Amino acid sequence: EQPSAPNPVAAPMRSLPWGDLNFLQTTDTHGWQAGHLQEAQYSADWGDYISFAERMREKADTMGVDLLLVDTGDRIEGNGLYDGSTPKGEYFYDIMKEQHIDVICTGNHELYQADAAAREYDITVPNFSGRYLASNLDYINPETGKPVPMAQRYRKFTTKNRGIRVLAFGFLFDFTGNANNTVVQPVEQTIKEDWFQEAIREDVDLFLIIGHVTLRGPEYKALYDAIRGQKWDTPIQFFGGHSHIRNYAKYDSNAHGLQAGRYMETIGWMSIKGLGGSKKVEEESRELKTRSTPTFKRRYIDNNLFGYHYHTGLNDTTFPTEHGKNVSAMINDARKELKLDHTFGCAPKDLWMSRAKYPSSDSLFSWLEKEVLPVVVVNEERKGVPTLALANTGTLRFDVFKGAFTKDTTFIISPFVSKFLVIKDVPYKSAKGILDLLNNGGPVFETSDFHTSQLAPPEQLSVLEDITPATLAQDHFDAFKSQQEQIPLISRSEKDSPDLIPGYTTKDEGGSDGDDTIHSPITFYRVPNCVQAPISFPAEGDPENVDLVFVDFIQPWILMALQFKGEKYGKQDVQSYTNSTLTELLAGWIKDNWSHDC
Ligand SMILES: O=c1ccn([C@@H]2O[C@H](COP(=O)(O)O)[C@@H](O)[C@H]2O)c(=O)[nH]1
Ligand SMILES: [Zn+2]
Ligand SMILES: [Zn+2]
Repeated sequence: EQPSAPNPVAAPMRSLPWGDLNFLQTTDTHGWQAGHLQEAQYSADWGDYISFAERMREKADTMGVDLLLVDTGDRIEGNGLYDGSTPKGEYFYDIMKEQHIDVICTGNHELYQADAAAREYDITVPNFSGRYLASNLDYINPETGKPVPMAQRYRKFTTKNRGIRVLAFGFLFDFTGNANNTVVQPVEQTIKEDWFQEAIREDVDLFLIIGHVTLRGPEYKALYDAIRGQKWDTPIQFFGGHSHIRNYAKYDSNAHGLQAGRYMETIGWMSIKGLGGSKKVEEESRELKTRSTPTFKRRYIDNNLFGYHYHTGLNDTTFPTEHGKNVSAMINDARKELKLDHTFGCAPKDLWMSRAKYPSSDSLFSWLEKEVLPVVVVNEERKGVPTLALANTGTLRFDVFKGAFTKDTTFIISPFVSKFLVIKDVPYKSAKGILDLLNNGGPVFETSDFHTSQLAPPEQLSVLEDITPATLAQDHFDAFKSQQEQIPLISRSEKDSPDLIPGYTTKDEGGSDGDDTIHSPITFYRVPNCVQAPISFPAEGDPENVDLVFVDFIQPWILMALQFKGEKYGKQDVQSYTNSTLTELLAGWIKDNWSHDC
């Protein structure tokens, strides 16, 4: 039997404000289409979301307004439903395509691995044909070796009910860590291209910019400036992603942006009232013409059935559609086929990414550093050699909950195919300072220095540009934390709001009324970029040299840090250390150490 999340419980709600044009947004779902099986408030699955969208479309039709769905990428990597098969995504793509998404684009995760990028081009783009947009992304045709657009650059369409003329684009941030079968053109370059400049001169009622781009990043600034340079007051709706937060931006009174969190926890809701459109009824048109600017409103919907029922005014019997139910069944079947509930062991307690202090006994990263790395970082040929093992905290993607640790859990916390690499016999006097450099910034890790520093060899710069220390780990945390109240858990649960369920308490440029469900806040703590475990160190004194072992993803920073320390190591000095991926090593550790039944 499938373990299922407890039923979502009643909570104080805010309703959804409707406009002429309304949107539902998903972003950074990272394979969580089965919903959260251990967290009731995020327990709706992709089938439930399909029912929700279908019921909301019915509502929109009844009201004579429009509803569009958007998805802004990072659909893959992060959950057994995608990562648990070989090749990856065996069931995932068929499930994903069942939702009718009107505008969809690519995230960086679709591009890290060449095989994933190929599947995106061969499967997802045709699945969403005409609706998949790739304004700054090319795919290298494997037969000709030549770049072709990943998908069409933009889309112009008129909405069904209101006749609103929409010009839509789909962007990816200026990502440089992609596999070599794709080419990402920096947004700042794309906006200079003739096709883009011609497109933004079109007479439309709304520019719709979706992207795997943070709302306040330089890419959307450039796009905003470019459009406003041509059209000073045409409404613009941005949808963003990538930093995994709920967020809202007001660029001007006619240009707003929404970002709908991560991992199927959040469905974004956006409504615009007062947009031009050819099918308005006479009276409304008169009323709307007197309104100086459209009004934009947003909500962050907690992804659960309680909320879906509340927002549709339906119930257990009337809410689900046949289509939605079938997709939920597809998900359950896929999970069974993939054996995602197969249990490797039992986690003795919760381990938190940022809900516990680091270092502490409840920190996931303390567990990685103190318990896991010293055991799994092993190479028979280098047995007994003093070793420093480093991993970026971003390599672990989610908390571990007390209880069954399943095949699914391994991919939820560690989805990447990363392996450990080594630079042998590095002088300890240099190696011992690497962690501090990675965590504390300093000259080599300041963003501006990545582009100009004499320290960085040119061939590495292109790799490093995207992966600044911000994206290495802290950007998601900083952005998230800045929106959340910092009240210790104890005072929240015992004093301030005893009846509320802990959850998102978002503060954004729209204020603090964005969440559809009123929660009590959760406390978050800062975590470092990287953690490190010393292994086989002498009982007394420092070793002369150490093997510097690290997760492959952070190779560029390791080399940079070594250069900063005055060491002349390059790519040629890096060798393979483990044959297994970190995910496989973690699964092995769980079997060996937590193998008891729950
Ligand atoms: O192989 C990998 C790939 C990524 N990471 C980490 O993920 C973030 C990017 O994740 P988003 O979902 O796009 O925000 C990257 O900065 C790394 O921290 C990794 O560790 N290994
Ligand atoms: Zn993401
Ligand atoms: Zn991303």
